[in-house]
Amino acid sequence: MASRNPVHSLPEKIHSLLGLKSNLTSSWVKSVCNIIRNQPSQGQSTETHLTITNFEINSCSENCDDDDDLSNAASNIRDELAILTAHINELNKQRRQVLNEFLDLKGNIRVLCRIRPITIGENFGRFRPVVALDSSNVHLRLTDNKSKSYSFDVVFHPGSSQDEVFTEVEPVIKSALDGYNACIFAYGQTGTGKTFTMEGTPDFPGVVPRAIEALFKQAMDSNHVFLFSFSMLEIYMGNLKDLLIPQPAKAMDPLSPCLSIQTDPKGGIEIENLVAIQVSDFNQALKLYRLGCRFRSTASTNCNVTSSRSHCLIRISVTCSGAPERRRETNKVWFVDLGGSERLLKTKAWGRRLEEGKAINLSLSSLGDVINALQTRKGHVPYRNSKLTQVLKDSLGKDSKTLMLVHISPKEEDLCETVCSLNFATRVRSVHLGNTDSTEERQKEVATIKLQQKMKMIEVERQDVRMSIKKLNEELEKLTGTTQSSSEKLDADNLFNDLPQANLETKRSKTRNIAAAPSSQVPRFMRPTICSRRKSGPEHLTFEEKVKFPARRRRPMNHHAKSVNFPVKDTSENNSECSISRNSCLVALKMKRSADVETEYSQDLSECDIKENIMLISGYS
Ligand SMILES: Nc1ncnc2c1ncn2[C@@H]1O[C@H](COP(=O)(O)OP(=O)(O)OP(=O)(O)O)[C@@H](O)[C@H]1O
Repeated sequence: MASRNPVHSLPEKIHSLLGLKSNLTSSWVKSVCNIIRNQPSQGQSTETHLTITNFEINSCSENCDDDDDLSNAASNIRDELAILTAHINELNKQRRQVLNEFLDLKGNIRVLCRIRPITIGENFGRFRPVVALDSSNVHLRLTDNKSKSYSFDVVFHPGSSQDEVFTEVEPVIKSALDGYNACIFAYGQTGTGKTFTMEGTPDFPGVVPRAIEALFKQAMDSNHVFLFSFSMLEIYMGNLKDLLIPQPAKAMDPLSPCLSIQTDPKGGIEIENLVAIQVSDFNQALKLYRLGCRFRSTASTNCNVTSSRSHCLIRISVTCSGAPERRRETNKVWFVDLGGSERLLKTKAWGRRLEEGKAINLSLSSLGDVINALQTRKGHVPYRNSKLTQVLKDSLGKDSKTLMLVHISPKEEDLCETVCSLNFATRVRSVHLGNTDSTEERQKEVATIKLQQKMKMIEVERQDVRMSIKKLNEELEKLTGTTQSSSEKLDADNLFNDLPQANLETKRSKTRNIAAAPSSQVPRFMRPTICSRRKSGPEHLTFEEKVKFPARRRRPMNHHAKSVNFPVKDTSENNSECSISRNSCLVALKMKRSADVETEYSQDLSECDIKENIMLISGYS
């Protein structure tokens, strides 16, 4: 629009615009100053024009300088952040390498031994037959003048705490996040404390709850987003039973179907129809674990009032896409509370209890054979001899981390069983104390200590770098008044290690973001199908899809419809499609992809919800 007074209008306009400079960038202000400077005087005295422009330029350059300082400071911080992020990634890599070297040195199969304390009212017997010599040797007094010693990776004396036990388990959990299959199992005579070690009590939580918590915590600590799914089953008298599905309460109720084991072309093991529930935080996983524990088969025997009559297996599947440094995209961690080995003469079991005991002993001996074949590198490994070894096949081999916790009783009357258990554990470890005093063993020990020290140093440095990244991110936020880019933010998220709850919240929002992200930004397998979008409502469909699939009149929401939204079976290794196809009489459910599952699971699930949904899925509604 033409100006009525061209002489005054331009500086005035520019002046008024400069008044808005808080919203303008420094480069914009600079170029405006240049325009003013180059503006030819039109009938105005040169002096006046210069006064105006000089005023503008001066005030402008002051502001420009401020803005320049700000943007310089911000870009310096960004540069520093980039360097620190690269450094922390390098430290993560080093940590992984050291951990692997450490575990390799210790052997892919590590054996720890725990001695149960004497409980009130119990006696050791004539003499104290079991003595923990030091942190890796157990001494057995067989008779007055005969004794035997055994050596293990670690020996826990009767006073050892649950915390001490978990410290030794933790490296395996770290490996699980690096994509390795892992298997942690408790072995031993009935009543020696396997369930106490694995499950623990509310006051003294055991390995499983601690490990799950550590998995979630360490996942927070990483730059990647992990998906976890939880399954629980028991092997009872040679049959696999899903522990997340309530067992029939009455004798007349139909038996829940037994699960079958499938091997995929790559040798991976999958259990057909096993319920796998995606969990997005520790509390959800814990609820499911407690639920599963309630359905375990236990009974009172001569040796233990709450004796486990089966092998209980907990599986956590870990999926992380876009992390090539991980061993595999989806891996699993097994926690196994084995049934107690028992001398049937001693337990005086008969009928069903006798059969249970026999089944447990048989599969334990198969497990021993498998581990022995693995240790001696025999060509044929007899996995097929029991359901237990079939299930654990891909988590017991050379490419996985195995930890066995052998439990023994301190009592004289249990000496026979103690010798059996220690012999079995020694067979697993393939090292007997008599042969271990070699230079090679000592060198190994020194190397292990060095690696542990290196690991500590890396951890300390990681903490320092993380703190620096956090501070820089805060400064940057103050300077720019905006939040950081996603990669910087991920690093900042790592810093809340000491605040588990805050961590979980952050993680939840991370996973929610994935679900909420536009389809093109998430991997293909995580995007919802047309079908799932239709189920979520017409607003989730594209225009073409709405035309192609016009809205149908829906039946009122009943329980079965509700159960469609429940994330369940993970039928494929890459987690791409979750479905349930139990058998024809049950609700046939199809689909639900990870993204949908995440959204639904970010809601708080009550135990009732879980139970109800599982019942619906399994047809017990
Ligand atoms: N380290 C320990 N500290 C305190 N109590 C323990 C410890 N180990 C075991 N116990 C107690 O001993 C009893 C038997 O333990 P638990 O049921 O864990 O044995 P188990 O090996 O799992 O037996 P089973 O094979 O028959 O199931 C329990 O009452 C348990 O609380």
